[in-house]
Amino acid sequence: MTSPIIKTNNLSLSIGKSRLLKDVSFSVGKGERVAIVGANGAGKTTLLKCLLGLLKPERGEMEIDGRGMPGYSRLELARKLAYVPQLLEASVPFTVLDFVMMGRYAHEGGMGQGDQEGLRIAMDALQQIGMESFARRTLSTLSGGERQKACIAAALAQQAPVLVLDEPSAHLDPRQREEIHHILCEIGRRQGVTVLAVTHDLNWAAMDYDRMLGMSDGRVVFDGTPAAFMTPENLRLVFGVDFSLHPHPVTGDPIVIPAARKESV
Ligand SMILES: Nc1ncnc2c1ncn2[C@@H]1O[C@H](COP(=O)(O)OP(=O)(O)OP(=O)(O)O)[C@@H](O)[C@H]1O
Repeated sequence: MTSPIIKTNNLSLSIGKSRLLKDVSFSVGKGERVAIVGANGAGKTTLLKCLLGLLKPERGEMEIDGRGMPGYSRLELARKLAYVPQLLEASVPFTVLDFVMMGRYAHEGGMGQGDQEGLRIAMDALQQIGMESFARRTLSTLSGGERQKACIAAALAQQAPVLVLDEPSAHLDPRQREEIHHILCEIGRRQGVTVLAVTHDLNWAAMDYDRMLGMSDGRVVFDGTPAAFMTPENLRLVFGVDFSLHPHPVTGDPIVIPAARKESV
């Protein structure tokens, strides 16, 4: 691994009587693409919220780019981590360009209604994801996939070294899903941006990411390469159910397919 840009040590968090995170320790190297996978309620979003400073762990340490948290102001943190939420509300009354310009707030302050340089960076970000022709459209007129891409553009305009994404392809059809995964993979590869994404798309994660973190019941129960992760034992450990794995017809890498129902065997 390259030198870590994110590092946690024994993070624990409880809310009320629920223990949401239990001694979570992991690192993400600069330029790495890491997928966090796990069943619903495993603690994936909670972990992201801790990294983003939205939740405060009761125990443990976190470092972003070599500096401990807390200790970052909100703007300083936004210059390190750009966050793409699961799905942006359609009713936000802005044009796509206005919205992407807001991604510049960490650099320009206020609402990011910035100078020519800010405008150039926002247009560049839209171009990178093939959305420049949408610049003047109102966000509420976009499809779910287009809105998701606008969110990624806003995060790119933030020019942070790390993209943190919470299920970037949730709610998308297979074509849009493929496109979003491809864009993220290319951004990581071409620009050296570190990508940390929660996803339920196991096959894409195994194909596009360098490493997988498997979470179950608030713990990291697997941390390793996709090749090491994709075994029936690990899938059962993380998801508690049986999957079938078969070689991809072109690459030969294992891909997950649903196990056959008993009545159809
Ligand atoms: N504010 C809260 N108070 C109490 N419990 C909470 C709170 N926030 C989250 N939880 C619980 O913590 C657990 C982990 O939630 P989290 O959203 O991190 O799961 P997740 O792995 O992201 O799940 P999903 O895949 O469904 O998005 C869940 O059981 C959830 O109900």
